[in-house]
Amino acid sequence: MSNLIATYQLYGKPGSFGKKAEGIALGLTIGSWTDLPLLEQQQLKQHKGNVVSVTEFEDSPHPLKPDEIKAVVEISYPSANFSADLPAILTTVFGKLSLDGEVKLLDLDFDEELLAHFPGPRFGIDGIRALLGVTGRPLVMSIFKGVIGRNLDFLAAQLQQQALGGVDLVKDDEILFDNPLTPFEQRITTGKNVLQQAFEETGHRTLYAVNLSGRTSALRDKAKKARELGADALLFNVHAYGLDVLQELAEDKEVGLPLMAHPAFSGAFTSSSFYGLATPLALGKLVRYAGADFSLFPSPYGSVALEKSQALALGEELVKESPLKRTFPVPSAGIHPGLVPLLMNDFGIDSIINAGGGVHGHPNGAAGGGRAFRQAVDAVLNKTTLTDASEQHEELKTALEIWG
Ligand SMILES: CSCCC(=O)C(=O)COP(=O)(O)O
Ligand SMILES: [Mg+2]
Repeated sequence: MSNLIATYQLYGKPGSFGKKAEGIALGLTIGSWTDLPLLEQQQLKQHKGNVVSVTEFEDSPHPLKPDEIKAVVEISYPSANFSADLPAILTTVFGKLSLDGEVKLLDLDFDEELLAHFPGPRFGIDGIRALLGVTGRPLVMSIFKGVIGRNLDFLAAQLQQQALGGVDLVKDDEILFDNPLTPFEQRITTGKNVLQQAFEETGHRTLYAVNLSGRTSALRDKAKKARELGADALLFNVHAYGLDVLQELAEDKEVGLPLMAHPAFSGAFTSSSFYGLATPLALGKLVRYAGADFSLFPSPYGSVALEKSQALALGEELVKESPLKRTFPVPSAGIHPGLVPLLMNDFGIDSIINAGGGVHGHPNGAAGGGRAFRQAVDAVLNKTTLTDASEQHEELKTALEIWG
C-alpha cells in the first residue's frame, strides 16, 4: 500500500517520545480504536498511522526547559486516508497537530505513486533558459521599486533602465497589486513594448514577471488574459493564497506561463524553531511540487537572512534528482554585487541573482546597477576576484565602493 512519511521535530522528556509519536500516529488517523470489536479493529488497522522511527537528541536540550530534549520522529500515513492534493495531505499530517504544542513538520516523503499526482514546474530551469537563450551562468533579475503611487510612464522608464542594464528578468514587487495607475493588463502591454525596444537596441532579451493578484476566483481568468496579452511570466504570492492555488495555475494549459513563487507571508509559519513547517519543505519541496518555475527565498546574507543550512537545504530541494523538473532557486533580499561570489558558491550556476535596492541604488541608476551585477557574475565565472574585475568595470567598482 502507498504511504506518505512525515518527519516531525518534538521536544519532551527523554524516553517519552515513543508514546508521543504513537499518539500522533493514532490521533491523526483512526483515533482511539482498542475498545472496538475485533472486526472493526481489523478494518481500521489499514488506515492507522505507523511510527517509523524515533530519534532522541540528548545533546539538544530545549533552550527554555532544561529537563526536555529534542527528538525527530517519522510517521507513515496510508495514502488511502487522503485524496492526492496538498490541502488533504497537509491536513492529514499536520492539521490539528499544528495547533498542539511544540511540534514542527520538518519533511514529507511522497512515494512514487503519490508524487505522480504533482506534475511540478511546467518550464523548470531548462525551460526558462530556453526562453531566454542563456546558458552557462546564473541569471540576473531585478525588481521594480517605488512603483506604488506612480503611473505607467514611471513604470516604463524604470523597466527600460533595468533592461538596458542587461538583467535577464524583471519582476514586480510583491506589494504591487492591481491599481488604477498601473493596471495589471497595461503593465503587461507597456512592459512588452519597452522590452521589445530594449531588445532591438541591445540584442539582449529580458522577461517581465507581472504580479498575479486579486481574489482567488478571478486568478485563472486573469492569468489567461495575461497570456493572451503576451505576458512572459507571473509572480505569485503563493503562501498568502495557498499551495493548491499555485498548483491549479501550474496545471492549467491555457495559463501555460512560467510561475514565480514569492515567499511573502511564509515567515508566519516557518520562522519559529518550534512550530510550523521547515523552510526547505515549505519554500523548497512543496513549492516545486505545486509547480513553481522559480522560488524566491531569503538568502543567507542579505537584509532578511535565512540561516545558511536552511537556505542551502531549500536550494537543494528545488534542484535535486526527481521526476519533476527543477525549480530555479532565487536567493533574495538585500543582495548587492559584492555578494555574487558567495551566492554562486552556495547555489551554483543554476540559480538567479535577484536584487531591488542593489540595482536601483547604484549611482549610475538601474542600468548601471544591472551592469554591475552582470560584471560580478562574469568575474566569478572567469575566476577573477571582484576587486580585480572592478579595475576593468566602472559600474562594479562603484558598487563595491558603496556596498563592499
Ligand atoms: C525575500 S524577499 C524576495 C525579494 C523581493 O521581493 C524584494 O523586494 C527584495 O528587495 P531588495 O531591495 O531587498 O533586493
Ligand atoms: Mg519585494
